[in-house]
Amino acid sequence: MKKYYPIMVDLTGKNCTVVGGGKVAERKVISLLAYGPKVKIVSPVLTNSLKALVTEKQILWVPRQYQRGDLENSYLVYVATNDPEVNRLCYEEAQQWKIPINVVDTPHLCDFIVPASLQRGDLSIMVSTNGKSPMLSRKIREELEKLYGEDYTEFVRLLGELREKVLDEVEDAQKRREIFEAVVYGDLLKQDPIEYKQDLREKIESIYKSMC
Ligand SMILES: C[C@@]1(CC(=O)O)c2cc3[nH]c(cc4nc(cc5[nH]c(cc(n2)[C@H]1CCC(=O)O)[C@@](C)(CC(=O)O)[C@@H]5CCC(=O)O)C(CC(=O)O)=C4CCC(=O)O)c(CCC(=O)O)c3CC(=O)O
Ligand SMILES: NC(=O)C1=CN([C@@H]2O[C@H](COP(=O)(O)OP(=O)(O)OC[C@H]3O[C@@H](n4cnc5c(N)ncnc54)[C@H](O)[C@@H]3O)[C@@H](O)[C@H]2O)C=CC1
Repeated sequence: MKKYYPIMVDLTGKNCTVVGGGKVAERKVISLLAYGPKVKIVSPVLTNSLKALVTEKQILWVPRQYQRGDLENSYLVYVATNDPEVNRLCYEEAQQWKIPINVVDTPHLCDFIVPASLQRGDLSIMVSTNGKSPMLSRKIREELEKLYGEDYTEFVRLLGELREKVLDEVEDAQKRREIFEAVVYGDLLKQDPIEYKQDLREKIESIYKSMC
């Protein structure tokens, strides 16, 4: 059984190629677009949503069947056709160029898989079952969405600000650790949501000041 190493990749401006233009390709393209790559899609037919993205110039469309060479210069490749032979040919080409590839319905032809994920600003939470049950990944992601609400966006932003300040102002590494611990483990979000919104920053600052 393969084991996948969890990693976060910067796709900004990188060429990502998607072969196939159905529902699954659509889901993959939409999740890719949130991360700023250049997306090229090779498929004779596209879903309406994918067509709209082409019209808006968010993705580039090569309106024909896959041909050898289509994957050249790609940073990542997704293959989501309904034709196993095309999937195999794409995998061969990706191997030749040493490009990581994900063939959506063929786990043994995947160099990478994509976890279910949720974003709260700079906080990312991912779930994977190593391909055993994408549906379970989805369910756990939904549960985590309830546990880690939108309030975490602001909390993580403020923690980022605090960290810069503390790294700048506090020389002692042990002291820095104690400050971060007090704020992160302080359950500051467990209080009434309306109230904390008004003074989350103040609460963090007062913990910091009380420790200096
Ligand atoms: C290996 C992996 C490769 C990859 O795609 O990266 C893979 C493979 C396959 N998925 C299949 C089916 C479904 N996939 C989903 C949903 C998601 N699938 C995703 C990831 C992954 N899917 C990777 C492993 C993730 C892990 O480790 O857990 C998510 C997390 C992310 C995303 O796709 O963006 C996204 C949830 C996003 C969210 O909601 O948060 C649903 C449910 C639904 O539609 O909501 C179904 C139908 C129910 C079911 O079958 O379980 C099939 C069978 C196809 C067939 O029946 O022919 C295969 C192929 C196989 O397993 O053989
Ligand atoms: N990994 C996952 O999460 C899931 C994977 N699947 C699998 O993914 C595959 C795709 O699913 P759907 O998008 O629903 O299929 P679909 O039938 O809607 O789309 C297939 C697409 O591939 C294109 N295509 C066919 N031959 C091609 C070629 N030679 N070159 C380029 N494009 C070509 C078609 O024009 C069409 O746009 C299926 O095999 C399905 O079993 C299905 C559900 C979930």
